[in-house]
Amino acid sequence: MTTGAWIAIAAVVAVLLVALVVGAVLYRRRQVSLAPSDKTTTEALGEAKDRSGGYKAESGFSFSQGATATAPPKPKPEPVAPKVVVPPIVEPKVVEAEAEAEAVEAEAIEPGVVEPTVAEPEVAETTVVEPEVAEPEVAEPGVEAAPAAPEPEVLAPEPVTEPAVVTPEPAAPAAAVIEEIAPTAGRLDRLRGRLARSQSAVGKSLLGLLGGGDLDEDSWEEIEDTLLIADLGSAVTEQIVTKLRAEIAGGSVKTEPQARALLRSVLIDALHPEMDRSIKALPHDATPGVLLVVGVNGTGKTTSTGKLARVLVADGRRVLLGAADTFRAAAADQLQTWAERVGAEVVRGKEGADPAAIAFDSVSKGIETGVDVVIVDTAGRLHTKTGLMDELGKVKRVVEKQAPVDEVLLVLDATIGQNGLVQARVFAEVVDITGVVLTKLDGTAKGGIVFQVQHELGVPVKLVGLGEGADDLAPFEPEAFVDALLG
Ligand SMILES: Nc1nc2c(ncn2[C@@H]2O[C@H](COP(=O)(O)OP(=O)(O)OP(=O)(O)O)[C@@H](O)[C@H]2O)c(=O)[nH]1
Repeated sequence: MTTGAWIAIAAVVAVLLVALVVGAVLYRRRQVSLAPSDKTTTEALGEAKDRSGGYKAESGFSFSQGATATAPPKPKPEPVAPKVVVPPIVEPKVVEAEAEAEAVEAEAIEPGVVEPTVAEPEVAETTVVEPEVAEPEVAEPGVEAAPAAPEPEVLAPEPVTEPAVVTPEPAAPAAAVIEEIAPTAGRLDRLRGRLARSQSAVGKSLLGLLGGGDLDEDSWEEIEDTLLIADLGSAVTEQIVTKLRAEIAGGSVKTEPQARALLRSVLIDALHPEMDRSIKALPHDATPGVLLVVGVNGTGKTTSTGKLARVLVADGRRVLLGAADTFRAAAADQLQTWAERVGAEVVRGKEGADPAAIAFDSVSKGIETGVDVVIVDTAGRLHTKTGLMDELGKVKRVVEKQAPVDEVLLVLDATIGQNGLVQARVFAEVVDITGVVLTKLDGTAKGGIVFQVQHELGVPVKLVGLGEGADDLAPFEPEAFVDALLG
């Protein structure tokens, strides 16, 4: 055959090949387009997700309304997140007077055991119309100066604690300082690497032991020790080991991937994925969602409050922060800075002011200005349990005179392991904790405290702190946590 003929044959073969490939591609494309893929469906669902209405987003934050409310969530005003218009500074003094009165009234009731019986006759005799409260220059045109009339509620307490002050919102030009907030969806995915770095040693060692063939008593002991060292606590460790032993004895695990799958499912189960981890932060009909943030100072309370405010603002919510941690003046400054960075309001007082008064003022200001959520950062001195009980109990009582407390978040520092649990127990005895924020999980391999805290308190870990950055707060998801653990 001539060269020309060979070339012709090669050309025909090439054309045939191209036609075959094109045909196959077209055929496959047509197949995909006929049946919408799972991915498409998921994306569509993602689009349709209401980012404020109590969704259960994968790796996103979930907000819901407190149980006390019956009405559906208030439709969001305008979802322009950071451009929150901070209301003008209004009559701080009179509001305070009320707050102080309330606070003192609550105080007068009795330290430990509460009974907010209002207007006891003797209270009325505190006729002194609060001296420094009646500062004439501050008296606002619209609001009457403190009435001389013997109105029991307004009668000022003598030991007037520092007045709460609604912070001057950043002056108009300073509004530009408001920061960009990192997207809240997929937060945990972005922080997963950080979580894995700190936690994966535990998982690796467990997988090594489980996947290593026959397990003798020594191996089981090692598994137990690994879990205990990672701070899972004896009760949860026993529960996990018992389940693992039963499954392995049943002969269902023959390969390493099977061992991994078993470990994964047992660990996830132990984290109670069924618990409601949504943050009860959505407003009620007439009142904002109210969250109290409690915990020992230094655990990351203020930082977590600020981070949570950012998430809410990014979700289109109007937020007010109450700086009721008056133990350290810097704590209020710190909170104010967080608020200014996202354009939230702050109500604060001077160092040593009565935390309950600030909490009261925060909520009343929040109601007055129609914010969606008020987050009160409380003081957490663990001086004595009675002292703490008095302080937090009073804060809660005083707030509840105006709006239900939807969420009490306990902030725990993961790096302090068992001590965190001791703190958790004390706080749980003092207030009804509804959720835990576990901070500094990026700095410890002892993330096992998550298991223990949930087991002991019976409340879910809802949020985790994974760094000092403003957006290093993520929702806690058992599956993602265990995946990070197993590397
Ligand atoms: N690595 C890391 N550091 C954190 C995390 N959360 C908070 N911190 C740091 O922990 C320190 C204490 O945080 P604060 O928010 O001031 O703690 P606090 O409980 O409010 O304590 P006071 O300010 O004394 O009231 C700060 O340096 C924070 O940056 C976290 O998730 N990871």
